[in-house]
Amino acid sequence: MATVISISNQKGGVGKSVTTASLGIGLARQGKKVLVIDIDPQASLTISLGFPKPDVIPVTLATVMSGIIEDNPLPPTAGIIHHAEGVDLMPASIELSGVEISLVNAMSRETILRQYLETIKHLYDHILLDTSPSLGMLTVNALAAVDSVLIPVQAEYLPAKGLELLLKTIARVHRQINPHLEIGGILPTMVDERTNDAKEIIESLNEAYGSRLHMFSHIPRSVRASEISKTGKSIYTYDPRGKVAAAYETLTREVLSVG
Ligand SMILES: Nc1ncnc2c1ncn2[C@@H]1O[C@H](COP(=O)(O)OP(=O)(O)OP(=O)(O)O)[C@@H](O)[C@H]1O
Repeated sequence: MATVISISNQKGGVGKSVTTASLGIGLARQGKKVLVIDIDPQASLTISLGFPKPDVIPVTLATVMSGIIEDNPLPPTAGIIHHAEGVDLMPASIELSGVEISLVNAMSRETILRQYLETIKHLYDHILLDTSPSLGMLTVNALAAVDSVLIPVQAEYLPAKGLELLLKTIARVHRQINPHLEIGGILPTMVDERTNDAKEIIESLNEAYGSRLHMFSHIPRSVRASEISKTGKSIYTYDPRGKVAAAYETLTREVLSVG
C-alpha cells in the first residue's frame, strides 16, 4: 500500500513541481513503484514531464475527479500515463480550476481525491501529489488524502507569515479531516551556496522550525536545474553529475529512511 506525500506550499515558484518530479523519479530509480499526481490547474508538473499541451490530453485528474463528484467514476487506472524514466503520471489540465469550483457544492467535497486514491493505492509504493500555489479546495483535498506533507521553501526570502498560514491549514485539516496527517519536513530549495543570505535563511528556518519540524538537506540552485522543465527529462538524465541531481538523490534516501 502506497505512502502518500504532498509537496505543498501556497507560495508560487518555490520548486514544488521540480521536487515532485525529481523525488518521484528518484524513488523509481530505487526500484519503487511511483505515481505522481498533478493537482495544479497550471499543470507545470505535467508540462515538465514532457506534455507541453496538457489541454489536449483526453483524461486528466479533472476528468477523474468529476467522475467521482458525479457518482460515475472512471476505471481506477484510467488516464494514468507512463513516463520513460519509470514513474506514472496522473496529468492535470486547466479544467481542474472548474473542478475546484464544482467542489464547493459537492457532497464530501474535501475527500474526493482521497476516494480516488483509495482505488489505486494498492498499485504503488509511493504516491506524490504536486499541489497548486493556493490553500483552496484542491489543496485541502490533497491534505485530506496524504500521510505527510513535504514543504519546499525557497531560501531566498524569509518565508515568515506564509509558512505559518500553511502550518495552520495543515493543523486544521489534521484536526478535522485527516488525523493521520503529519508534516514530513521543510526542504530549503534553490539555495545559492555562494551567498551568505541563503545560509542565514537556512539558519533562521532552523531556529524557527528546527525544534518541531524535520529539516531536509537543502537543494542548491543551478542553471541546469532551471532548464529541465523545458526538456521533459529529469535532472538525473539532463545533468546527471550536477549538484542538484546529487541533492535530490540525498532527499530520496532521506524520504526512504523515514518510511
Ligand atoms: N534547484 C533549482 N535551481 C534553479 N532553478 C530551479 C530549481 N528548482 C526549480 N527551479 C526553477 O524555478 C522555477 C519554479 O520551480 P517549480 O515550477 O518547481 O516551482 P513550483 O513551486 O512548482 O511553482 P508553482 O507554484 O508555479 O507551481 C522553475 O522555472 C524551475 O525550473
